[in-house]
Amino acid sequence: MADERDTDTLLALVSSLTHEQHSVELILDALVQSEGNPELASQILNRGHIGFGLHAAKKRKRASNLHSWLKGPKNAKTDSGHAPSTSYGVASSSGSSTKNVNQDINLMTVLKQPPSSKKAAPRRPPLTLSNPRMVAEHTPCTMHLSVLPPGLASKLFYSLEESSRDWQRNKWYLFDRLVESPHRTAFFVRKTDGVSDDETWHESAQYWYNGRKTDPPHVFSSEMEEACQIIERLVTEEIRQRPSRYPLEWAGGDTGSATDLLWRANVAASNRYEGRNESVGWHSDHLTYLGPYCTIGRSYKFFSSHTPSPRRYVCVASLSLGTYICLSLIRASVKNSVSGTRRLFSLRETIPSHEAEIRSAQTFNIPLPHNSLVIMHASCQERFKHSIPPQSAMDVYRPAHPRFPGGPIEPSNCRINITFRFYRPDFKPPTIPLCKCGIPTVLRPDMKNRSDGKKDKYWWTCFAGAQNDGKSCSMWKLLDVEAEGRGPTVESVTKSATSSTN
Ligand SMILES: O=C(O)CCC(=O)C(=O)O
Ligand SMILES: [Fe+2]
Repeated sequence: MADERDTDTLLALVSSLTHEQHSVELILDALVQSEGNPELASQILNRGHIGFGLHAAKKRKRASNLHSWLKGPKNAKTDSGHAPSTSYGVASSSGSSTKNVNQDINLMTVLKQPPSSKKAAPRRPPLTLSNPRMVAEHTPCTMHLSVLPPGLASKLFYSLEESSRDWQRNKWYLFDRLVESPHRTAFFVRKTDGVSDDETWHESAQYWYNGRKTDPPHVFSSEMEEACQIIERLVTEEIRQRPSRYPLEWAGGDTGSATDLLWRANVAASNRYEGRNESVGWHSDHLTYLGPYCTIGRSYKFFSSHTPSPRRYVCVASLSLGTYICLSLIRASVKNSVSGTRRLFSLRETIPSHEAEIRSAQTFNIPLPHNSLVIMHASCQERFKHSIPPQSAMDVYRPAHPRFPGGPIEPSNCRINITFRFYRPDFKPPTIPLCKCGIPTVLRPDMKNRSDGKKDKYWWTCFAGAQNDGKSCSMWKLLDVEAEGRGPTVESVTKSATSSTN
């Protein structure tokens, strides 16, 4: 459920147009040199003419476009510090077939932050969060190992590995070109909506992805259902230990009992990655059907004396099966955007000035073995971006069990990821505003890292451009939870509980 206009889109597009395989850095160099024009970038790479002569650099006009944003100010000095936090979380990629290419200026020089009158926050090398304690310390995620019984994990891997061979690659328009995701994807719905026992809820639902109606979703298999129930219990236990909630979080689905599940899943998106180069670029998951989770900073203790009974939570739980890979996370910031309307080239983390003294820019890498789960808690989608970068090396996965009793163990270079999600009943597809193109909009957080918990904004924006030959109506509409009849939110429930006790 990535924002398909993120960096990987351009990389995939340029890659598809070049005769040879090039490293990420070289493709980005070419994109910078071509001022973001993928066709020109591919020609530069095909001709082997990449490089920034000073003369050429001087000649280029500075404008409010991709190039000027990436290039930064004329006089920016080379940063000779640490390995950079690139979009792919790896400082350099090996196996490039372009060793002879002249690289006058390293891309990382180009990506340097604009100078600031304030002292710049130091950049730190990527940090590997190698155990659950470190993950919880540095990110709004928790990591859990060996979550399913081993037999069930193997069974689920085998069944999805087989069915995923036919899954589609998402396709969307970038400028006027149709591009394809560097992985295969499928969407699943559960029999019920996770709130009531209504089994018809998804029949009426219209699922849209990248501005188009998707094929009818698959229904959870029995293995998926079994895994989902285990994961719901695990997420509930985890949530009980962190009851702080944000004002804009959903507070519906009154469980009626303190022992009931605090999180249910009703849909799942699954990806298949084959080999070490299949990937997902930097993105935050669309909030269109998940709704906003948080305001940044101050959080409310929801289990207070004013709380009538526990309500459900919304988060994303991501199960990994098969080959071992790294998930990368980086803090999002509005300064990563080009012009504020498109999230292209989110390559670097910009530390908000009010936080500059307390932290530094950093990519976090979380190694995810077979049968591990990452829970992205409330605020993760608003404050962080995540990606599965191409891996510099990959071990073949050797399942613990054979596919069939008595059969051989079949090594695999495939990874299957299942993100279990809760689509909120107050954000059902028929309630999503349409843009002027007549296509359901997409909900995006403002990502300004504001911290007073009140100013956070979410926007309904046109998403037709991804499917409509790259043309969109550029609609923007502020989400107004109350006026749109959505909720209840933690804030509204807390308010009414407080007023009824006064
Ligand atoms: O494969 C993964 O672990 C992450 C996939 C992802 O971020 C997504 O589907 O939105
Ligand atoms: Fe994602």
